[in-house]
Amino acid sequence: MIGAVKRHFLWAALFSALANLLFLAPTLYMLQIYDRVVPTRGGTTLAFLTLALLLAFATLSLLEHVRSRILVRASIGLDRRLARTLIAATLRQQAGEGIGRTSRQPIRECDQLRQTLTGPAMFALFDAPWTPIYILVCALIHPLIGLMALAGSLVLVAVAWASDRATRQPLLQASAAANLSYGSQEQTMQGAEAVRALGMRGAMVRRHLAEREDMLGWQAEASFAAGSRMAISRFLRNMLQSGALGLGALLAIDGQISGGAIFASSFLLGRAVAPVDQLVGSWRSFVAARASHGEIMAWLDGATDDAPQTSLPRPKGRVDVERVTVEDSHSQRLILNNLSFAIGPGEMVAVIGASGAGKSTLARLVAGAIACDQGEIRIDGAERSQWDGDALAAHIGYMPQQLSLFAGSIRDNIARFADPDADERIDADVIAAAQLCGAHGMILRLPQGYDTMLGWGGMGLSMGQTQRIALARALFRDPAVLILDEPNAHLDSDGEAQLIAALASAKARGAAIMVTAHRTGLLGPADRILVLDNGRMRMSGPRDQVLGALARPRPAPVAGAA
Ligand SMILES: Nc1ncnc2c1ncn2[C@@H]1O[C@H](COP(=O)(O)OP(=O)(O)OP(=O)(O)O)[C@@H](O)[C@H]1O
Repeated sequence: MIGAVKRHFLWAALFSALANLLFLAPTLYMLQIYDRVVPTRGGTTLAFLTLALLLAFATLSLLEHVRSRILVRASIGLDRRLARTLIAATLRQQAGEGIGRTSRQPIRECDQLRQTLTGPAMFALFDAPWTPIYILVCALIHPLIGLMALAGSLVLVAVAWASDRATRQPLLQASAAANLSYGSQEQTMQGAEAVRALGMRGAMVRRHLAEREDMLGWQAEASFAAGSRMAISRFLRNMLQSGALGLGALLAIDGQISGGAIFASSFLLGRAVAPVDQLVGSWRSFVAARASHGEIMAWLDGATDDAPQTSLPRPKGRVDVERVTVEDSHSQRLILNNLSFAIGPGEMVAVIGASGAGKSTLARLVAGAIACDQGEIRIDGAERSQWDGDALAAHIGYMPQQLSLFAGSIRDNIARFADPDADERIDADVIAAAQLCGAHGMILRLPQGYDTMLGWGGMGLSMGQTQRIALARALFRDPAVLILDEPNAHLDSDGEAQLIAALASAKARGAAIMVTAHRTGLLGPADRILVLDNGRMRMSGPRDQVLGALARPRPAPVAGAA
């Protein structure tokens, strides 16, 4: 993707080359004044030389302006290419990551990389190849001055190298500490109400201060290391420039160079070492950009490819779960252990079990929110990987336990944020889904009805209202597979009755339904019940048989009807 904006960088490099040529203009001007204008008292020559210098400076400013515009364009182009891939890959990968992986923010890394690639640090890099040329010009004035420029540049490169060594580790630590600190604060902000009500404000402030302390400590260490190297670099540069004057004066006294060449050599030497000095100054951003580049590459390597897949026909609604196992990657504990069962079209399976038995994990897995570590899930006979992820998701209605509505209108939330301009049936389908689960009347009673805007995280509704909207979203466009995780958790008796009616209607049209439940009210329309215990299938069979077995004091296992 960086290759795609290569053209911009080539142009910027070309403009840098032209600009660096023009930087020779003041030197030539100075040489001409000392060696030609002053001895001959040539006023007209001076006027023409000044005019030429003016033109050179104007062109230089123009080139620098265009160069920075090109880099801004490259930055925008890079963002257009990279951001889409990264955001899509983030969402896809986090869904497929399974249990226990922390979320990372590759888009932040992308911003860091983009800013460095197109910021002032790059100008220093473009100017760096001109250092040898300026050294050569110094050597042409006098070999000793060339030698001084060469030695000075080498010492400055050594300082840059030392700066890299000294700052790399603290900068990486500072960046990790900053990610942790910002992420942790975001999490606290999401629970700000509970923090206030439970009197945890002081404790949370203490916690975030400690995290910031860690971040600031690493940043300070990096800044101290970089700062001292920068001071050494500046000192050397100043000394070199003045040293060149002194050396030039000695050579002029000896009659080896002209008076004008004294100042020209000092100026040229300054130009020769300037990019090295700038690189030392902007080393921090290079180190950060290199770390970001590594992160992004590692991240994209792990992301699955979007290879075009054969479109499969709309599923009829058969789900086969075959020997699936899900493991907590931190503790290696099995959360789901070798589960197999099937749901046919028009069949409803209820999954019950104690808290922590693995019901939600199973629902997330079947819905495609997470991936399994072993086993397979087939929809209409095709393994998940054979389906195009988004195409399959359109045929799955999933209501997670954490209801996850998003900022936007109720209509957009139910329509899963489909583009209304690209699809004119959206409104009718949204209303049909809401009517199916009895949410239509409730939505109409809201101030702006379907256009009521929800806040960040879907704020602005009661839990029961939120659950009804999430249910309508799951039912949007009659999906062939319905996975509902405790869909009655926040419903009143009226809402539960409407939910049962919606389930009956989905069954009647042939959807495969899986519902997890704590409350027995939902078990009525279930054909079969699976009982989970600590990630294993403890019992499975027709509803009444399982309920009967559970009601007996010492339940005997029921033959699996999967
Ligand atoms: N993101 C996660 N990372 C690690 N472990 C997890 C994660 N989510 C769930 N677990 C573990 O998986 C087990 C099953 O959790 P799950 O939420 O599936 O249970 P559940 O049966 O739905 O419980 P409940 O009825 O309380 O909702 C729990 O022991 C939990 O600790």
